[in-house]
Amino acid sequence: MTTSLPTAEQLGALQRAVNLAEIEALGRARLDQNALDYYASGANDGHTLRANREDFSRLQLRPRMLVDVSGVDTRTSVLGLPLDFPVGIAPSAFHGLAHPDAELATARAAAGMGSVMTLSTFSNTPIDGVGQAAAGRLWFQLYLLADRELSREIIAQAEACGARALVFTVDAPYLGRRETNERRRFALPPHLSAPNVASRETLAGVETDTGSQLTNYFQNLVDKTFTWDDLGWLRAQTHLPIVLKGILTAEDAELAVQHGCHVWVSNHGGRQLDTAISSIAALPEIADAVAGRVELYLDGGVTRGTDVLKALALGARAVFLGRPALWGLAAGGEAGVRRVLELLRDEVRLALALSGRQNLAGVGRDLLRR
Ligand SMILES: Cc1cc2nc3c(=O)[nH]c(=O)nc-3n(C[C@H](O)[C@H](O)[C@H](O)COP(=O)(O)O)c2cc1C
Ligand SMILES: O=C(O)C(=O)c1ccccc1
Repeated sequence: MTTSLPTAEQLGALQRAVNLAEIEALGRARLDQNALDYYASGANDGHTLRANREDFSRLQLRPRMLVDVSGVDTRTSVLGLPLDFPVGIAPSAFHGLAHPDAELATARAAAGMGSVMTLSTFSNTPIDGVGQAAAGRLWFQLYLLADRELSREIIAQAEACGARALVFTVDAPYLGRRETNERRRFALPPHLSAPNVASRETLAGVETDTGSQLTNYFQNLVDKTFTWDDLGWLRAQTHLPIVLKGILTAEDAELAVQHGCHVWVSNHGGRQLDTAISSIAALPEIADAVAGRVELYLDGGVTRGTDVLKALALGARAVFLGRPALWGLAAGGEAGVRRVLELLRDEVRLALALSGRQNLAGVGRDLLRR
């Protein structure tokens, strides 16, 4: 039921959607309770989940007038990869809960739109297939596993399959407690697996007496001992640039730079430490600390072109979409993710023009009211 194909009528509604909120409604309507709980949930009371959005809307823009905006240009690049507009797909586990084409659909949409997809370690589709679908527009998200040998194999595979960066998630030594998942005992349906990590070890064997199957599964696999001192080990495993995903303070951003890593500001979509600072509120001190020495990205709560510009104004080079891509995938597979990206691209272009900026280089802190 969860992963049926969208009907012609549903695909029609997708094409008529005028914003990401409408696509969210379409996507939600196509998911069963299990998948919906997993995608939508935040940790505990959901304060950080909401703050990610609310803190964007609190920021006010200072548009300039009488600028020639006949040829607005939204292009940029991330780690040398050209992007048609400054938006990529954040890593999320288990795209198979949304659509039978799973990560392949997401990758095709990102590639077709001149964007970039970050593939989760916990994808339902093996890396090599996604690498082909992404046509070079692929980053790989790493959860470092307690099994270092398996981690090495995964990194080597990602590199061999064309990933252009290794996005190392640092905010999840344990999973945050998503209480709806606990209450309803989230479980991965039997037809789905996580082939990058667990083709050998099926989810079925995971103890589910306490907590959700997912939490136990994750907790058994991930390395909880890893510190800054171990980054040298990771550095030695790959030639790829390393991006640390989940940084929320200037102190950690400084350490990231000292360790030769790029910085991805994120609170994991409000799914980890509840009441942690929103991503957009964390960004300014991090941008000041980084001071242009490495690339800086942000995710969390981005649903509007104006959100994208606000993040860029505060120092991000590009932003990434978590749930919005999943809602698009649920609503219409590749076409749904494509529609999300198209709408956001067009919103970025219009917001840029109405702000009196011709290109992204013109977006600085003066775009925002202090
Ligand atoms: C259902 C779901 C699964 C996720 N899985 C992962 C993951 O496997 N690895 C990871 O680094 N982040 C994961 N994230 C976090 C996202 O990469 C991203 O930080 C977050 O969703 C951004 O917030 P947004 O959903 O408001 O756009 C996941 C998020 C969601 C909603
Ligand atoms: O749900 C998540 O946020 C997440 O990062 C994750 C990834 C893999 C397995 C379980 C949780």
